[in-house]
Amino acid sequence: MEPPVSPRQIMTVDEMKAADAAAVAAGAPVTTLMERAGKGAADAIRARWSRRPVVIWCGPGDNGGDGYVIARSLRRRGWPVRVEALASPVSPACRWAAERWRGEVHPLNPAVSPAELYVDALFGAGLSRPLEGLAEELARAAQGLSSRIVAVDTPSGVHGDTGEPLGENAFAAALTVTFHRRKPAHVLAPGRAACGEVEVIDIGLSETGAGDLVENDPGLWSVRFPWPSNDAHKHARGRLVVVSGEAWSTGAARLSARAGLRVGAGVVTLLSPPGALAVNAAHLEAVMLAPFETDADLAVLADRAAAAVIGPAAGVGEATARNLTALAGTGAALVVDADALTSFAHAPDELFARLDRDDVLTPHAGEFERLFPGLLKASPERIAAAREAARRAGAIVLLKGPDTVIAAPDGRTAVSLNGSPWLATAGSGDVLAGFIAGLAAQGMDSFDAACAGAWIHAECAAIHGPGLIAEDLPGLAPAVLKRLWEVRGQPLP
Ligand SMILES: NC(=O)C1=CN([C@@H]2O[C@H](COP(=O)(O)OP(=O)(O)OC[C@H]3O[C@@H](n4cnc5c(N)ncnc54)[C@H](OP(=O)(O)O)[C@@H]3O)[C@@H](O)[C@H]2O)[C@@H](O)CC1
Ligand SMILES: [K+]
Repeated sequence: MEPPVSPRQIMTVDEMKAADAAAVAAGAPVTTLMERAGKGAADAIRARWSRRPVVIWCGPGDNGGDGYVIARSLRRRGWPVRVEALASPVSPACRWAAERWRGEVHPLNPAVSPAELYVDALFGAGLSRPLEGLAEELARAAQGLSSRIVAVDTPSGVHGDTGEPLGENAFAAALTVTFHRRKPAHVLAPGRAACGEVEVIDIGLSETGAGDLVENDPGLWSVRFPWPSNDAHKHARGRLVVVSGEAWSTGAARLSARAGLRVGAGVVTLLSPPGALAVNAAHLEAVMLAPFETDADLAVLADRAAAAVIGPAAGVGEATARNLTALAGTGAALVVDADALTSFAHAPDELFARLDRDDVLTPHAGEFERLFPGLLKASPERIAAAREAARRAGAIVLLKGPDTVIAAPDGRTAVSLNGSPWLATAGSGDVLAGFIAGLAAQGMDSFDAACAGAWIHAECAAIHGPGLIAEDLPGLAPAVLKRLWEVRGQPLP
């Protein structure tokens, strides 16, 4: 039986327009879609707020049309509704919806009329120029009000494909209701913060397939999670090796190793320079330890490993570059992090030449800039940057951030929605590298492993909350794994 889960697509503005046009061509009138959109939005509002005075700001296009439907729907439920219009309706569907609103229509009050709740139905995700005139004045005046604003589709003035404000002033909301699928603005910073909570409303468009750009949640990878079989033994659950730094910088690699073990790798070995053996030995239990002196030793020790982590506090320089080269010659899937990334800052192409398509680079924005100079700045947003980076590297690129983007060279791309501010702490990236490598060691496809590792990592942080340090993260993984195990193949509750 097919489990009832599937990856959730993120649609660009153009893809959404095409889906919309296809629905209309197939016989669904725009007004029917608008009616569903507005009713769904009104239901989402009523599910969160009790009846109270509400002002609805309507624009001249179909976003405004949704506003008139919301107004009608809320008034029918007894809400005191005041409609304010930026301009007369321009689009036919907006005109249709405005005609069906039997109440008064007031001019937009840029000083913000008194109310307890506001609905921003001025412009949607397709807006292509900055807010101007009264809309811009209102956006400025409404700056402190976001906890009482519901945005329709996107907060007006935010670019649907980038999440960036189009001009100096844009709206922000406590709740954003959008239709059919999330758009990049709902998942990428800073748009995601401007949206507040996002609810996606089904307006009856036909299934558009998963596409290449999806939300990173268990629907994407849970059916391929590498759970142990009943007759599993430790060697069948995957061997992981992690390269330790010198004696004064060994903790980071131990965090990775512990994380790899926690996420299920059967045998995890820390490969340590001789000078760091004693300190590593003093801090390890289930993780094993083996010494290496040269890159040739490393290649032999990693020969039977399914995955390897190199980078956490490994030291920046020639030695780490040589060690990476040795590991790249084995069959192990590499997770390349931190110092191993920076060791190739002078010659990124040398790194890329050594990588396979199942290797994973895990840069934060600073490391990304070292390997792909100028790419982030030249890209419209982080999705495009990560995709181009994966293409250049010929490997999976996980660009860390509150909106972690994971891109594979074949175009598959996922954006994490569960990013947590508590992860902004030393060593948290080392644990992430270990989670990813631990999953890859068990045979999980590296893109799936990167997505699952990032998701589990963020869930661990959410469970712990304030006071989190990286040492806490591996110990929190069992609670997250247990939830995945209990609902394996089913959507998470
Ligand atoms: N997709 C779907 O399936 C469904 C979508 N629905 C809804 O449709 C919305 C998209 O509607 P939309 O395309 O009419 O765009 P929208 O944002 O309302 O505004 C366009 C108008 O604004 C004008 N304009 C632009 N910039 C301006 C500016 N700075 N200052 C002043 N004016 C400006 C622009 O003029 P132009 O740029 O052409 O000169 C044009 O007249 C979408 O967000 C969703 O809510 C649902 O109803 C049902 C199903
Ligand atoms: K809006």
